[in-house]
Amino acid sequence: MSGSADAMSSGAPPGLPERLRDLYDRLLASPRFRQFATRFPLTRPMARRRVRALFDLCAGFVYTQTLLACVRLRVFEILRDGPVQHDVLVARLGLSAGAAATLLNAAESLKLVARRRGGRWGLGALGAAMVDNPGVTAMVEHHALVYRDLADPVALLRRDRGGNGLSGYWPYAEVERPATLPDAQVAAYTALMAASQPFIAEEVLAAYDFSAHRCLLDLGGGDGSFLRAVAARHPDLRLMLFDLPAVAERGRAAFAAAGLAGRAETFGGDFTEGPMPGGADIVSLVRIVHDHDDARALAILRSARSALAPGGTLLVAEPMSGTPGAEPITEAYFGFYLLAMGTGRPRKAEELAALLRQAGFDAPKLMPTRTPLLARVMVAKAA
Ligand SMILES: C[S@@+](CC[C@H](N)C(=O)[O-])C[C@H]1O[C@@H](n2cnc3c(N)ncnc32)[C@H](O)[C@@H]1O
Repeated sequence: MSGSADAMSSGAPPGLPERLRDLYDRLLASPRFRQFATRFPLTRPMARRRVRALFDLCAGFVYTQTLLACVRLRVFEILRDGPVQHDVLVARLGLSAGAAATLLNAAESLKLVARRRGGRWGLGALGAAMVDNPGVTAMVEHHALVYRDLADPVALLRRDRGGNGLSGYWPYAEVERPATLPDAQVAAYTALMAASQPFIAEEVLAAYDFSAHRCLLDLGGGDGSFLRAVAARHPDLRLMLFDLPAVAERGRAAFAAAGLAGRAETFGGDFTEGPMPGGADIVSLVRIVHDHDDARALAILRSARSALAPGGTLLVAEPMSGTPGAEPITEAYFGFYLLAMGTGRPRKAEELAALLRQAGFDAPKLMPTRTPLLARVMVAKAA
């Protein structure tokens, strides 16, 4: 049970702050108070902010679909080399003048595009961040599938886990013997993970210095994108990749294509069962543990422990619940995403640390990360 749920069910009589909070909630729930708040000059700015925030909650899907339309119509690619005349842009979008105006006005309001002098359109601040960013572009497309699963959120909350579009997309979440999955069933998610990996690798490399290590074993390492990013910074580090056999095979081909075949070994298997390859002095689990319920997460961590000698290092990188400022990302986004996927949950750093200790690791420690919204980094030592 989460900490806040604990507090809610403690049965202790509410203190003064809690009673004031109740009063405030009752006021906000009163239509008369809300009308007063919008009329009274001192409360008006706050009332407006709240109306705007609530409207954004209602309209979020429309904002998302505006972005999807821009991605599908290649708006950011068209504008990447500089502003384009309105008529030229409309022609390249292949839309009627009216539809193009709807899209461009919407995209402008969301900072995806911006009006420039002389009747031209350029990139907006957020649109500029979409350029040469295949990870976000791939995620935007992927979300078409996510939102199909979320179309009836109450049904999703009520049903047994699994059996959705997303659990089919991540088949290891629901099949009994994931190690038998063929290439056709791992190709799409492996490509998505590779596309979105550069940002995560940057975060991990900024948070942790691998230079003291000889050999890094990446468990569930996909096609080896993370290992290749680390290898580029640490030319003497040996690399080992462990993933499901079909995924590991993709890794082997990618290492060969990158000229790293002599430095990287790949292993196919099931990381909940072992045996694990030996010889690494650091094991990484990047976007892995949160994908699994506690029993499987513990089995994976025990496998990681079995791959290390005492004193070896474990590095876990993933989004964590309770990250200040990231609550909607971890609780709402990852919470519902993993529910639809059928396994796992975002864990608080303390919950993850407790699992690590149970699996035979000491001194779990959160490393400071530059952008903790999407991934935080925890390291621990094999006991
Ligand atoms: C969410 S992806 C993360 C991939 C990679 N670490 C990254 O961050 O890009 C989870 C990975 O775990 C692998 N995986 C899932 N179940 C597994 C199992 N039982 N044994 C080995 N690998 C598994 C998947 O094939 C996939 O590559």
